Amino acid sequence: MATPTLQVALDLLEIDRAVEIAEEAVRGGADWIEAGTPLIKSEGMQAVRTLRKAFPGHEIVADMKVADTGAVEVEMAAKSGAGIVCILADADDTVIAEAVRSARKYGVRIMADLINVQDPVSRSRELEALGVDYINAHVGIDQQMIGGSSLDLLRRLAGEVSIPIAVAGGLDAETASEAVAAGALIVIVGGNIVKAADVTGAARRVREAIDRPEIRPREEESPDATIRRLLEAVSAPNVTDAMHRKGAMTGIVSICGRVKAVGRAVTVRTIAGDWAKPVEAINAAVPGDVLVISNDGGTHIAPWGELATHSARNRGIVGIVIDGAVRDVDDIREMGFPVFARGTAPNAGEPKGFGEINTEILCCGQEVRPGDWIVADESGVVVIPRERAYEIARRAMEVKKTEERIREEIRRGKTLSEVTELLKWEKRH
Ligand SMILES: O=C([C@H](O)CO)[C@H](O)[C@H](O)COP(=O)(O)O
Repeated sequence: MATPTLQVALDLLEIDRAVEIAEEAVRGGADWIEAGTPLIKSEGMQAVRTLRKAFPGHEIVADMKVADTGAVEVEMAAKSGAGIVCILADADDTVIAEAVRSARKYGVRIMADLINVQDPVSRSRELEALGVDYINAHVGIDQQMIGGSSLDLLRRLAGEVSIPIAVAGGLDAETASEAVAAGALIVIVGGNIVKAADVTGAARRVREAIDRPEIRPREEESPDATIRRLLEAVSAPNVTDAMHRKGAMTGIVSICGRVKAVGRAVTVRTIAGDWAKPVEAINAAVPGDVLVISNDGGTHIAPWGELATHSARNRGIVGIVIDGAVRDVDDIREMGFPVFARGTAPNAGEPKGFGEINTEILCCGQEVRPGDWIVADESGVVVIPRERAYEIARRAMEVKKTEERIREEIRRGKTLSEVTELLKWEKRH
């Protein structure tokens, strides 16, 4: 079997960082270096020229995602030093044919990217007939966030074309190994190498995995378990970043300091000082839930205290969020239980029974529906609409990964504005 090629996709915005990361990836065993689409859009063909110069012994791939004017764009990439140019498989046949003619003229190869192609098998056969050199079984980053799998796409192509197949889309060492076992000759990895603090180590793990391809049995995980696992690994700030700064409650703090709660919301609406519905809601919850209580924002009288916390914990509830006050703070702190509230007050009210359980509520400025996901930590409380929970959990994880590399570059001596080229990216009006 031919040795698989490892292509590192430099999906970054800054060429200097890209070169540094590519050097580390090459040390870990990357063969081909891809100027990723975001890098090309940010830096233009200069990105390809710089990579060509910095890595004379390596193939440079220009991920142009060509959609029109196939000949011109291939010529640009070829003259800048790319040996392989990526085009969109979904582009019209006239574009593909022109791209192929241009590639032959300038001595480069064409990789067709199957992103968003409706019938990948028949399109791949057509692309082969049009003279494309490689097919890329690619599921894009946004599609990955809602569960798209490049391995599934790759498996559909097995045996359907005779040109080499590349695979890309969220691969890590484990899935890259499976991809080679499923027939991929080129393995393209972006985020799981370039966002790592230790890029060389991450590339080496993928290299070793693809050199010993195997299909490992994977344990099935329910969608809820996946969402919980991902959300438990990220912070409330990671989640709001993933939601374009939406979802955060205002004016609420952690009563117990460094605690975290992740779970589906059981909602309660009551009036200030009426603790009947909040306490009854404990029985409506299942283990892993978070009680979210709207209390008309009353902070002078507490609908929640130590006995309720004790009872909630026994029930398996993992957190309490109150748009109002809490009491018995010393006892709750001793329990170390995640309670988030607007404030504290010593007096309780009466169990009058006003309000409802599991209806839509407003809590600290955010709409919360039963079953929405809550992520609460020392930075605050964020609500994730239940229908987007998987996507947001995946995106929050990407935010966390991106920060890992930035943190590492700061540790090495750059300032945050240098790493992110802040001045260059200030909004122009
Ligand atoms: O082509 C890519 C994407 O469309 C952004 O330009 C990526 O390079 C490709 O998906 C590989 O990156 P990961 O999915 O992060 O491994």
